[in-house]
Amino acid sequence: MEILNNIGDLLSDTKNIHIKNGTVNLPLPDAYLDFLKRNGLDPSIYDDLESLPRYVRLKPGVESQLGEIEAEIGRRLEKVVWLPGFFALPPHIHIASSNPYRQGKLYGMDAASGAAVAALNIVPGDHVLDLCAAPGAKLCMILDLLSSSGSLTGVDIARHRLAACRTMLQKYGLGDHCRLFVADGTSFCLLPLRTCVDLKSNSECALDKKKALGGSTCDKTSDVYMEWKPRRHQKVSKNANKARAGGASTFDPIKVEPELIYYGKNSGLIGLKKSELFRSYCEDKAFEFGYDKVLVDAECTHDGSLKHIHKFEQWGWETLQRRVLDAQRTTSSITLLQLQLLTNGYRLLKVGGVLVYSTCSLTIAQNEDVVEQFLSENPSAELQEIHDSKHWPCSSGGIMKTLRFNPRTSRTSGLFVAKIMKKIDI
Ligand SMILES: C[S@@+](CC[C@H](N)C(=O)[O-])C[C@H]1O[C@@H](n2cnc3c(N)ncnc32)[C@H](O)[C@@H]1O
Repeated sequence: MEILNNIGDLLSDTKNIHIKNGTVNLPLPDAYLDFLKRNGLDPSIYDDLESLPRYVRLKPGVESQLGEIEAEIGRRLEKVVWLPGFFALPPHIHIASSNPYRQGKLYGMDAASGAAVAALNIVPGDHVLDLCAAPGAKLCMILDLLSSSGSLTGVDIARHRLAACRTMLQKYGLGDHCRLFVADGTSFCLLPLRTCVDLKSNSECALDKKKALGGSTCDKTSDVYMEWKPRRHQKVSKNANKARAGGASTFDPIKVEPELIYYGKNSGLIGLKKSELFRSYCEDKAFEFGYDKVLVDAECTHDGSLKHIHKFEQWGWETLQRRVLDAQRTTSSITLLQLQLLTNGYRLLKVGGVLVYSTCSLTIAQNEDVVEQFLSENPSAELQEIHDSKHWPCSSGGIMKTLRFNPRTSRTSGLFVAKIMKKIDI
């Protein structure tokens, strides 16, 4: 893990180099090359971008319109045989201006990311937590899989990124069962609202819900969550922002409550008293009332995402340090943040529930080392086989039962995936 503690210093060296006719065609900064070297990663992986397909996921129900969609895009969509709903396109095809994209019939999502969600085995009715949710492709896929029951709680520390998730939910008509909180995932502590009756009696709940859905819209004094309506200017207080930016150690859920920026009509909130939402703090109740599934798609150095690294050509290589390791968001090292996110996600899981930890870094420090450290501190956690993976183009990670998607062999973005079950506390 020490290797990564120094990445900030390493990246501050802005002298760029071009290795032409060698392995790297990108002008990767010295410090980044050094980071790759120290983590045993081959810089030539970035040469492969042009040959990697672009992946899209079709919204359930629109597969019957495949011919029309292909005609609009002007290309055949090649079915990804190992992952339902996914299709590959040549890398140079842009979908953003196409009608099917604008009409919300498909969204761009790498197949390896889809595999991380598939590893959760989501079934309708599950209560799911997505602890690092923005910008939201996995969030959308989870909601598609939940269909019309269960719930999804999306959390992210970056308000503007989570606001983009909210826009996506609205575009794809997926928000009914979802709620979004700007919060620090290392200390977020709200349990799912399995039913309104978890918190109050049945009749009380029905009355409040009726009122909130329009029975008594003139009740301005109501402290009940009414139907969510977009506001033009949704501001977050400076103090709240500062406290969040302070990172895990300074985030105090008592002083800085998670900020609810969206909730759908079946998210369990409508009809609930505002004061009651925060009564669902986990304390010791997660054991029984925690989430069925948790996704910790942790913040990382993104080195396995070829597309992300290539974007620095436009953004400017000098921004690599700020973007790769945003010091404002991490008080110490990124591996500590990852361990804290994983630990808190696990805390919010119910017994028998399943958590997936993933990163788009190819380093051992951010993947196997984090998982190993976590397992050594949590005897009730057990790594699980990802059964579907026998059909996936991935290889085993450095710990048995974990997986690695390597751009060169999987023809996807790089991704590490570990699936963990919570057994009865020992
Ligand atoms: C790899 S991205 C997640 C991608 C997302 N799952 C998706 O599929 O679109 C990591 C996210 O973690 C968020 N993040 C970083 N630190 C965090 C923290 N302490 N708590 C919650 N989210 C955090 C970042 O803002 C970023 O949006």
